Amino acid sequence: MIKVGIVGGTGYTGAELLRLFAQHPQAEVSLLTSRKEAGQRADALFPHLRGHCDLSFSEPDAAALARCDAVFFATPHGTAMEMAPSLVDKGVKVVDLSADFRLRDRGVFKQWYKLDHSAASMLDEAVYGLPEVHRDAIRKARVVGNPGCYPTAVQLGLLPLLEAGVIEFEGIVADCKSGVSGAGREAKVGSLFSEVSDSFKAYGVAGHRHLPEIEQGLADIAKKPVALSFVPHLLPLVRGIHATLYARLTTPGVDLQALFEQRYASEPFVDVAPAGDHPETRGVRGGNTCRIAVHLAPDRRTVIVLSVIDNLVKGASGQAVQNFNLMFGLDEQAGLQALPLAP
Ligand SMILES: NC(=O)C1=CN([C@@H]2O[C@H](COP(=O)(O)OP(=O)(O)OC[C@H]3O[C@@H](n4cnc5c(N)ncnc54)[C@H](OP(=O)(O)O)[C@@H]3O)[C@@H](O)[C@H]2O)C=CC1
Ligand SMILES: CC(=O)N[C@@H](CCC(=O)OP(=O)(O)O)C(=O)O
Repeated sequence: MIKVGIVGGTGYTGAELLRLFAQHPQAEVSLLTSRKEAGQRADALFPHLRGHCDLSFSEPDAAALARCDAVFFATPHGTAMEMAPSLVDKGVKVVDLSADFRLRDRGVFKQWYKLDHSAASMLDEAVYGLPEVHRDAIRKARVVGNPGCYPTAVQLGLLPLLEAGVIEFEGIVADCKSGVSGAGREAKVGSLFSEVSDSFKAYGVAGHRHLPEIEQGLADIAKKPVALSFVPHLLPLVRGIHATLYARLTTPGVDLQALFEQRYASEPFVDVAPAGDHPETRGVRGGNTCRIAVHLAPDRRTVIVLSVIDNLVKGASGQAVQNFNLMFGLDEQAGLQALPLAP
């Protein structure tokens, strides 16, 4: 069995990694860290894991982590860049769920995350973990920067259009909504039930840190700069992201449904919905699927793409396991075959 360590085991993405690895045929979690809960059993904090995980949390310890084959960082931004380099030097493969290894430009990273990057050479070698775009590089990577949740939904929704060059590369609109687990498990007033329930609002209109990540990813796909407006909204849901994407068609008459179906025909985790469909967040809840529907607006010039994911699975921990499978030469779908939970 491949030995996995998780730094940040008490957060939502850490707990979701535990749930997914409990079903993984070739890997097991052997080390789980938390500073606040050190000594506590994981299944005491997360009873859904009882009978499937007998680990206790321990303090993050570099020597113990170095004995793992792979380490996942399910930690706030700024932690992985301090701890990952020495692990990678010792032969440990790293998947970072934070943004430390996503943005190639250190200046852009500093502008949005207010941190000086302390692992510049590791940043240069890190691979952006969107398998539908970078599968071959991920297979060879020692460190993967796992994408953010909104960037996953937006990039997968626009990928076939940009690759085929059938839309304008500016003026794209990404109108996105997320459930509250996207904000993490740390106590915050903005995540309280009474603040979020029975309400709906936009946030980050003046600028959200996922904008540069989305623009970098779309430019990699299009092979030229892509400009978009991105507005996130908070939904009174626990899990789920819904992205509604608008772009101007440059090639009238293109068969959009066929374009999406052909591009994603061999992708195990992207499902192109039937023509005219309106995918729901609950249709991907708990699964590693991104479900996409493509529509042409009545003006015949505006393409409208609907892209849904579970922010904790394809938007975070499921995609991280998918990347891990590729890095270790395993079946890409290992541990990820659970069906979504509906209703
Ligand atoms: N929630 C989501 O939908 C998504 C989250 N992400 C990203 O994944 C990462 C984890 O997110 P999430 O699980 O929501 O976060 P949480 O706030 O829920 O959990 C954070 C975890 O990190 C640990 N931690 C915090 N600081 C440190 C530190 N300095 N050293 C070691 N461990 C630390 C905490 O435990 P303790 O303090 O006890 O050590 C806790 O277990 C973040 O970077 C987030 O941006 C990415 C995509 C989607
Ligand atoms: C609802 C909510 O608050 N969502 C988070 C994004 C979660 C995510 O993907 O985070 P990272 O890129 O930071 O890893 C936010 O908007 O900040």
